[in-house]
Amino acid sequence: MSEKTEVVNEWLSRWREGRIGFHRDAPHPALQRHWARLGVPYGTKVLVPLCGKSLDMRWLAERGHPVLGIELSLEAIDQFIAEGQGEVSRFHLGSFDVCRQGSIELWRGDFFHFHIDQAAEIGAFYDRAALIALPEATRQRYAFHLAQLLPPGALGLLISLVRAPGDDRGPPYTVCADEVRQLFTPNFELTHLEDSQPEDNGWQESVWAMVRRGPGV
Ligand SMILES: C[S@@+](CC[C@H](N)C(=O)[O-])C[C@H]1O[C@@H](n2cnc3c(N)ncnc32)[C@H](O)[C@@H]1O
Repeated sequence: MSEKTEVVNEWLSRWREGRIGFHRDAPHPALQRHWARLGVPYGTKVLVPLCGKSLDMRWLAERGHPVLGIELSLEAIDQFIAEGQGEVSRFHLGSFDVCRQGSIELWRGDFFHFHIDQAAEIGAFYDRAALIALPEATRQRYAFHLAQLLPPGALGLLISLVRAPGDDRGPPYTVCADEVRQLFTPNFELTHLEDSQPEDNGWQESVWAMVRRGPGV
């Protein structure tokens, strides 16, 4: 079995077995604290890579943002839909099964297979526990792929994580400030917004505002 298939299978079995300690029962406080200051215009569609069944997507939708989440696990998507309200439509686009409820679309498939042509209306992004879910070797690819999907001027919020020194298992992986800068600076302007108080286990989140660079930006 290839390493990639193993990683995919591990995520799918985490969802099947309910090993989803990363899931929060409420919108992330840093999203609530910082989203408004980014100035993302009302109605701008927000890309949420590796979205799980995050309630952050509902929070964004409630603030007038159509949301496009991308997630490997059908279990995650079905749970999100079951916990929501409203009619559901399902269709197929490229290699993705898409499920739409209200202004939220969940695309089931591999983020790295999501193509620029499918990203036409996206104008912002939100990454909580996406970058840090990926092993080091894949993070460069993630940063590059994300940049390809966003138009110049697109705004985004990134929440990264540093684990206690010596605690380097993952996921989630430690992605320190230097690595965030090294990964994203080629294509984004970055502003470090805050570091959270370290949790009891020594984990500490860092929050970044980002703007996709490009002509005229
Ligand atoms: C750590 S969880 C974070 C989920 C969500 N962002 C949250 O805050 O709850 C990472 C998620 O990414 C999904 N995932 C991992 N690799 C992926 C990929 N290549 N494409 C799409 N989803 C992926 C996993 O199934 C898992 O639900």
